[in-house]
Amino acid sequence: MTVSQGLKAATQAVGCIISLFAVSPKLTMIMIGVIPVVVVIGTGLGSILRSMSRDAQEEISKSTAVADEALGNIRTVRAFAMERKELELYGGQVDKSRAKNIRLGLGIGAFQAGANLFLNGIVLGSLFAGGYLISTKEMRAGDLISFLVATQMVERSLAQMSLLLGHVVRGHTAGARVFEFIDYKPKIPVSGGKKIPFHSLMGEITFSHVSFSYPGRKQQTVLEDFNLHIPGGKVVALVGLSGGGKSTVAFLLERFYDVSGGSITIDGHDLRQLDPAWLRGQAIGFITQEPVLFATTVMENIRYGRPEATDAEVMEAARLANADRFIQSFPKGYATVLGERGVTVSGGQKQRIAIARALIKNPSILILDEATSALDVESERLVQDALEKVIKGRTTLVIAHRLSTIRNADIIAVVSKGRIMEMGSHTELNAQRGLYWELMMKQELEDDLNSK
Ligand SMILES: Nc1ncnc2c1ncn2[C@@H]1O[C@H](COP(=O)(O)OP(=O)(O)OP(=O)(O)O)[C@@H](O)[C@H]1O
Repeated sequence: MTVSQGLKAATQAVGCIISLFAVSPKLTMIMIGVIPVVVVIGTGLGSILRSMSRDAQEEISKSTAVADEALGNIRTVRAFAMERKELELYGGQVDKSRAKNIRLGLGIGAFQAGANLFLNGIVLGSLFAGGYLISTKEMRAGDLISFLVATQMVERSLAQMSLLLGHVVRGHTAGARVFEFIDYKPKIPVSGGKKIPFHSLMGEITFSHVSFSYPGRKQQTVLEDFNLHIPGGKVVALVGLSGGGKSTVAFLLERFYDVSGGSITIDGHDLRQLDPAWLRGQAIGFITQEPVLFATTVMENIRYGRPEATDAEVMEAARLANADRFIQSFPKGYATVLGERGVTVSGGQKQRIAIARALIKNPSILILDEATSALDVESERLVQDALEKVIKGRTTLVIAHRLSTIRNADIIAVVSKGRIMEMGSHTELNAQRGLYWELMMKQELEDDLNSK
């Protein structure tokens, strides 16, 4: 049943009602008298059906989410032999969804049955009232027959419209969720604001009295009175115990979140005034611990960093990232299609493709979030070597667990409980025998134990 069919039915109903008036205004008035009652009952039932449809829709989304999560993390599911458990979870969710949909189907069925009963009641009522009007000579038998034929047309049209209502209820709730997302306004705009021209961008970053709590956990202050100055072109490393807030510093610089207090500036411009699309698309290259690749070719994965880049530029970025050689060794080279989430390449290869992807933007600022921590020694050396090449001439913020990789950083800042506790070069901090020195001792001990 389409909307145009619904409109046709409605026009037919209106036309027939006009004919009914022409045949017998009195009988038509009696019939129309019951309409307000029907409208009130119909509206009430419609809103009950809408809420049932919303419930059913929600259960369908939940079961899809369960399946999506299990399939998306299939290796973890397999590694823990959780297939049965996941199936049970999905089965349970599908059962709930089925129950809600059966309830909705019954509701819509009952509504349509009620509507039909009512419409048939109109025909019977017309016969009864018409019979009475004939007996009082207010109507002729022929008129009653024409009236009944027109009433049946109205009945059929209204029955079709009640079918359409069932579709409208389902479609409306499904569409409402889509429109909810379409109308959703991001707290941080996706684009708009100042851009610093490439040639005047020095990449000097200042965190000044920054405090921050994640929106989902407002009671926990992750950064408090955090101050950090990164001169243009220098390498600053953040080190410290897990959970200290190092990655949060990177997320704030990418403006995934806005600071709760204080400010972050790039070349003196507050981050909130800069165009986020320019900031993330051109100014900053972000290489995360677990880079995400897409199920497309290696070429397109690298080009993701700058869609207008030529094939030659992609290859040049790959060469700089120490990725060219292994890509060329694939039978289809740059045309090799990576599996979903890049599962068909090793961790180190994935990392180097991600470096090439960040590099192709030619960003003035680089953020490396523990980029080498998940790799073996050989891959780490290749990735480290690539990184050393690419950080030259760029302001770089390295978030590192392995202190050995950041010894040459211009400034090392030790972060603990959302604040910077110590800051200086490796030699200076080592001489201080404070937190950095303790971390280093701990790591050396761990490395010794691991090598035995
Ligand atoms: N999305 C989030 N919502 C709420 N709290 C979060 C969120 N992400 C991180 N946190 C909390 O913020 C604190 C700092 O986390 P962050 O990831 O910045 O630490 P980190 O120093 O980078 O740790 P690691 O070295 O383990 O990566 C932690 O206590 C963490 O639980």
